[in-house]
Amino acid sequence: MMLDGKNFSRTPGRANTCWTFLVPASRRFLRTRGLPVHTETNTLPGFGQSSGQTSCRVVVQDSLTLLQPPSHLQDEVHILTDLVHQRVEVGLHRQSLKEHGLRHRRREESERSLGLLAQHRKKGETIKKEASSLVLQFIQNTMASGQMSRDEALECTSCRHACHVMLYSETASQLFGRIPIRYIVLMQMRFDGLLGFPGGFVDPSEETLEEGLTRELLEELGVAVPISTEDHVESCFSLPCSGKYSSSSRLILHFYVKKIEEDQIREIEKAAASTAADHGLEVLGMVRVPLYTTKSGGGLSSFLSHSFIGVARSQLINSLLRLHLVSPGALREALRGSQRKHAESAQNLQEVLVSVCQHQRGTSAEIFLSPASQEHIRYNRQETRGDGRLEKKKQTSLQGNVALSFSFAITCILLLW
Ligand SMILES: O=c1[nH]cnc2c1ncn2[C@H]1C[C@H](O)[C@@H](COP(=O)(O)OP(=O)(O)O)O1
Repeated sequence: MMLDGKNFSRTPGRANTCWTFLVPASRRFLRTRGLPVHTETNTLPGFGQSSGQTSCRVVVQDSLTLLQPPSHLQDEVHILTDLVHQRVEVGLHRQSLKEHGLRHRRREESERSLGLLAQHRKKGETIKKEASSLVLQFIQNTMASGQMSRDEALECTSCRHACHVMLYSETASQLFGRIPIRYIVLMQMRFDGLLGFPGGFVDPSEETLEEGLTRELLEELGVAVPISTEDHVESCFSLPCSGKYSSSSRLILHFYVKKIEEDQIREIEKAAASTAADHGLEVLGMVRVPLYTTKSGGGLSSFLSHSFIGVARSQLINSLLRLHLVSPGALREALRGSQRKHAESAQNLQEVLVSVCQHQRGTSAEIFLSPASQEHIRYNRQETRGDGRLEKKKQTSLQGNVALSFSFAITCILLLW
């Protein structure tokens, strides 16, 4: 995304300014993401934390009607963001910052707006950075991750496709004979140490998405659980880690949910650990998601604090909400607990790594340490290495001196001779 500082502006003279990002998008782009021709967000959460600005919203509008922005936006300067084909460019819509400021000054005949304008210009850089990351976040969360239908997804022949499924069942079991487990939700520990759903890449030119997913399930679970189009929940673009889109790397993720019987879950778990081709290779083991919360706050919150592949955590959370497997309140609490646990485990990791590095100085583990700890270790190592070098230097110079004296003595004897 490019946000041009020169063109970055806001409406001056307002105490409670709202930055508006006008995002033109093609009708098809909006339709495939289930967005109406004109979508307006409320204030983006988190905006203004570093710049002190009050609010920021994103208006997504069909590019055909873009030249006539909605009347309630007429007075504002907008950031024009081009999202068509996943490309984001920003330019100035309508007036330049200066023109806008002057117009505003004439209208209000106030020095105040000029003062504010200067102030805003100064803040421009911070705002630019903050806003660009927020708009990108917005795009990732609400547009790029916005749904498209299965058929529309398949229209993208240059895209790669991957399908995953959440298998779940009801259960009457109780943990410790008193905590109702209610549902069994299956996930897996992947070869890369991340949690994810069973599934994988599918080539729609060779098989249907569902056939491909069933094939993947046979490999990973040892059971060819039949998946149908009725189990399809959503298809969406996956954002590469870099946050940048490129047509060649576009991946569409298709997500399915299927309710099965508890007996089938048990059968899958057995097969996954015995007959599945991928067991111990691409799949390290099946795991059940704890949906309850224990007295000490364990359960779902601890589970959610683990590391997940791609959007698997959101897929899990959205499914739990949509299927009413966990109440929104309980989920919110679990996520808050999860964030706390995340911070605690980061601290714990730091401590463990420090102790490991103290035992094995010079191991690569130190790269994960905080800059302070890294500095400490580097310092110690340099000292050790430095002493060694000094010793060697001393030895070398001693040897040199002996050799020099010896050759001097020989020369003198020869001369005397
Ligand atoms: O559970 C998942 N949810 C969303 N995306 C996922 C999940 N698991 C993997 N992925 C992503 C990661 C990759 O970009 C693709 C395909 O990965 P994978 O399942 O590992 O594919 P193969 O088994 O190697 O075919 O989906």
